[in-house]
Amino acid sequence: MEKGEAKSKKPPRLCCICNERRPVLKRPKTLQQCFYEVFEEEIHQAIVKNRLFKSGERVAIGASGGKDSTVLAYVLSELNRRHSYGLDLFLLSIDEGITGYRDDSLETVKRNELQYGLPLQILSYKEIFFMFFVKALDRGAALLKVDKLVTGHNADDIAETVLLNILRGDIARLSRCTSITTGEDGPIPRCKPFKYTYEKEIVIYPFLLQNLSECIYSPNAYRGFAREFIKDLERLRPRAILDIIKSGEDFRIATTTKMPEQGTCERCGYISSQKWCKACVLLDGLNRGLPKMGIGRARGGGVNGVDHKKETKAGSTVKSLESKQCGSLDF
Ligand SMILES: Nc1ncnc2c1ncn2[C@@H]1O[C@H](COP(=O)(O)OP(=O)(O)OP(=O)(O)O)[C@@H](O)[C@H]1O
Repeated sequence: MEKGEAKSKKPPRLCCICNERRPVLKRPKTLQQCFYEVFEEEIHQAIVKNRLFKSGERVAIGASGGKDSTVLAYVLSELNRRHSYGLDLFLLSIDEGITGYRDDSLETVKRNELQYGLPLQILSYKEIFFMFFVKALDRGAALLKVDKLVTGHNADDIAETVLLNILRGDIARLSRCTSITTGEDGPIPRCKPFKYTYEKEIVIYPFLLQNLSECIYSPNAYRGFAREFIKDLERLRPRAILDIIKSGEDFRIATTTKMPEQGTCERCGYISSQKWCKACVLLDGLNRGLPKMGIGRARGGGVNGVDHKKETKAGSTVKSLESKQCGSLDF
């Protein structure tokens, strides 16, 4: 038999799960598989194994109109139906009022409302009266009396955050950032059903990539660097993303390490590790005509642009307003 003949007779490789169909793609986690089924099943397993929800819960899906939360809304509503989770799901969108970005993505969210049959609530910053997105989402969820909030943070996002927290030496956040559910002791727990889901698989997953907008204000230089680094690592070793999450999960923090105490903001009563929460610091700055207050480090050695010894208008001494820069958000 000729060499070329033997080659052409080689049977095509079949999916390693069903062993019947041709594989859709080669995945980083395993070899070739029936992608759609496996993708959804893995998310279902993450939900079940981590007991993310209880039947009857009212769950808000943080819907930005971007790829992650669009896929999350679709997959979660499918799984809720298929596996009878008994969840009362709805889409929650925060409109930051960014012309050309948020109005475009709100159109996507409005389409999702119709396509997936999920009710939509849009809250604007004005309604919530806070300029700080992460808290706007939490507070919006509280306003709508939900039991849980789910977001589309994926494995790549979490690996980036692990790396950033290591680079910053932020042990407190490092120990929290790998949890699939956070804020269980607060008013509204947050869940990340895509914790183990690769970003590139979310992109491949169907029904998306139409009219998705990239936030013009999202680039954060330091996080962007971590993102690029992770993508390079992934090219060399696809498992690197999950390995970084595992390292973050398995970190043991020395008992001698002093952790910041989680308290409540003296001004608004919201969770805060400082005397005033970041939103109140920003709001106070705006009211006093100091819009940069609360953002980064001030030149004069004060933190957040606040001279620690000075009295605020509200009359209280702002001694402990030290907090991280804007980019260092928990999720
Ligand atoms: N304006 C918003 N309203 C409601 N939820 C939001 C909003 N922006 C972000 N989120 C939630 O926070 C998650 C992470 O948001 P981030 O801005 O990091 O965007 P992302 O990783 O590109 O995700 P996406 O593709 O869903 O926009 C989103 O998946 C979504 O669940």
